[in-house]
Amino acid sequence: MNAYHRGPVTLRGAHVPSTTTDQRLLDNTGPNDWLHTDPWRVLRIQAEFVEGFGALAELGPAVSVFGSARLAPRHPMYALGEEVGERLVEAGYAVITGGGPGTMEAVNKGADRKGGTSIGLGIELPFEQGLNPYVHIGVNFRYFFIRKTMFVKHAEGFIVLPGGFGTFDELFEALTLVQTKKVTSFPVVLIGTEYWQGLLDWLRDVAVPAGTIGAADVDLIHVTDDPAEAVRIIRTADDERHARRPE
Ligand SMILES: C/C(=C\CNc1ncnc2c1ncn2[C@@H]1O[C@H](COP(=O)(O)O)[C@@H](O)[C@H]1O)CO
Repeated sequence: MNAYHRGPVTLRGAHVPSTTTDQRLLDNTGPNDWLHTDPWRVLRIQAEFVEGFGALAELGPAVSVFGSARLAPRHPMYALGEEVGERLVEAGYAVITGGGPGTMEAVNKGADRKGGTSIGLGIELPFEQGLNPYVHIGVNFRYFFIRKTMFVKHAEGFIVLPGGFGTFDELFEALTLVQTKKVTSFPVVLIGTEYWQGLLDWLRDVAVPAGTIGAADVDLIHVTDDPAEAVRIIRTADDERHARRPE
């Protein structure tokens, strides 16, 4: 059976296209469905990685902060988020958030107030509200998985304020990467003992005895109510990492 080669892909029989790639490229009539096919998406994905890496290439040490998109400025967690942003800048870090409203905005606002670098990695959502006004460098992503790579690539640690599904996803992504040693062991610090205690209890009392996580895995998570302590945990781990690194 004759084979048709399209780059690394070999096609035979009914899968051989009736038109050539050049023909389809040069034809300016007909449907534009090809724009929405997976191979074309790969180029968009590549482009998004290139844009993201490029925008953050000059960034110094940074900390990624996750937290609810829904908590309004009058909520006590908003003030705590502002303090997290301020203290990170005072400790010499740029802050990276999802660039949205709620506690993300609070963290960017605190960083902006202290004259630090405030990054927002936005995501295209049906109910998107755009980047908050305290973001200095903003990148809007189509794909969650590319955006997640950026949160991790430039971070010396993660701080997690109370949040919902989006925050849980980001928290567990960070923990999985640390637990599986896909990244250097960066600290993961939760802020809000009352909010997070139930989850920590469940991990210790249900997941560890069930054998689905190890007891040591729970120790990957720090929890505090004090933004200063959260930043201190990250600073200490950062200093230790640098001390171990050969000059
Ligand atoms: C829900 C509303 C706006 C959503 N806009 C977002 N913009 C940027 N990043 C977002 C947004 N929503 C979720 N995220 C990411 O997930 C985390 C927060 O999600 P949660 O479910 O609210 O915990 C956050 O860290 C972002 O990275 C308007 O109310």
